[in-house]
Amino acid sequence: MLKSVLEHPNVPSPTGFLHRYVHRMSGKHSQTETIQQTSPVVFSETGSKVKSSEQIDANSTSEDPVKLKAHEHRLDIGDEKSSLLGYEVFSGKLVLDKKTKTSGDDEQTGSGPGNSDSIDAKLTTKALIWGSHVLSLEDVISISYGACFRHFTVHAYSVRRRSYGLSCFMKPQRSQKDFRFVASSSEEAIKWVQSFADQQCYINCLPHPMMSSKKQTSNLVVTEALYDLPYIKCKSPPRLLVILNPRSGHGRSSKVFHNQVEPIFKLAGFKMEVVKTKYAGHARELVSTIDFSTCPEGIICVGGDGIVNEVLNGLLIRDDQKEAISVPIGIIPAGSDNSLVWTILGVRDPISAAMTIVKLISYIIACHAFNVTFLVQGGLTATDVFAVEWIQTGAIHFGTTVSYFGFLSDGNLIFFACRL
Ligand SMILES: Nc1ncnc2c1ncn2[C@@H]1O[C@H](COP(=O)(O)OP(=O)(O)OP(=O)(O)O)[C@@H](O)[C@H]1O
Repeated sequence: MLKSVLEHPNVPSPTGFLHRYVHRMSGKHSQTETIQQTSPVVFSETGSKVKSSEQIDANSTSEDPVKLKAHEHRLDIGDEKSSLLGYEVFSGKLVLDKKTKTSGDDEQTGSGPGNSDSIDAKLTTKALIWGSHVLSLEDVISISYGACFRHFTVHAYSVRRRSYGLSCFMKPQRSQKDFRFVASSSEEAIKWVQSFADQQCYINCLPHPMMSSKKQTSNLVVTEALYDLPYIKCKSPPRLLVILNPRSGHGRSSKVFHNQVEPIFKLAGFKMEVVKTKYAGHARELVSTIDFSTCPEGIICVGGDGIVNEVLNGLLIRDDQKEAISVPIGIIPAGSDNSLVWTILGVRDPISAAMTIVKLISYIIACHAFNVTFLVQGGLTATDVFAVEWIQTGAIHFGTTVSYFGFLSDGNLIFFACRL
């Protein structure tokens, strides 16, 4: 019955889906362009600058055609390589520290892993590469760095490799992995950490643990000075409102959020206000009056399609509707029906959705079209919204996918469908 209604010729064609798809694709392109534009400097293995492709082009015009051909060939290979691993932004020697916990003592005494353990490593615009390992920056949540130390920790959620053949049909599973690296000096460690910050990775700058053991009075000034670390410029912690429907997914949504999603958001430095809805309509009410300055980076919905719809309606009934629709909405699928998140985000599992949000918070830009802005893979997407007005009451209900109104008549369920 449902299928036949949707396929009925009087039901509007699903242009909205195509529209969203086009936006998603264009978002991906714009992000790629941004990354390439912000990385114009190319460093060699030794850290010295090498010629950019434009420079090579300019110099080669005066050379003979054979040499010119060789240059062209080299450029092609370079471009191919850079599209796979990105442009190199920093390189040096690192030691992968397999110890899970260390005190600050090795830093003070100069002991710790010997030079024989060090390996060539480089950070590119797309990955951290050491030895034969490649860690995609897409999988990196943040970096923890203890002030003045030689070590830093890369927090990642990598896709677990499956050894058997049918892996392409299975849901990708991500798990947390921390990589603790030791640089050759604290100055070099700072350069590594700053390079990660330049690639939009969040940096957790931890105060020096030696300081916390000192007296409170003297501690304050020194710790603050170290905590601010003037030489590491990184983005400030994003502030978000999380609206969680505790009834979603047959009551499993709180567990999903606290066990799987919250640790990722915390690692990414998110400052969150988590509101658990108390009744149907609570999220709508809350969003219709919320002060956006308390959650400038957006609103995250945890639950199913119903809670997203409430947030959407809360935004659209506001007097400042124009400002309201530019507030990005993130979705964590934790309901029994998560069709919207699959349609616009392209992921189904909460961890992948959380990772996407973490990555995108870095690229948030204001969007002032008459569309609602969703956080999707590769950028923001503007999504069409429809409105259904109830003639008797004048109430307006907004939706993004489909709205049904039905009644039972002689045992048949009759639907009126409104669909983008
Ligand atoms: N605290 C609450 N108690 C009861 N209902 C709520 C509460 N918070 C939100 N709701 C309502 O629950 C409805 C369903 O929520 P949601 O879509 O997030 O979860 P779901 O598991 O996919 O739900 P369902 O399978 O029942 O559609 C929403 O339309 C919302 O209005």
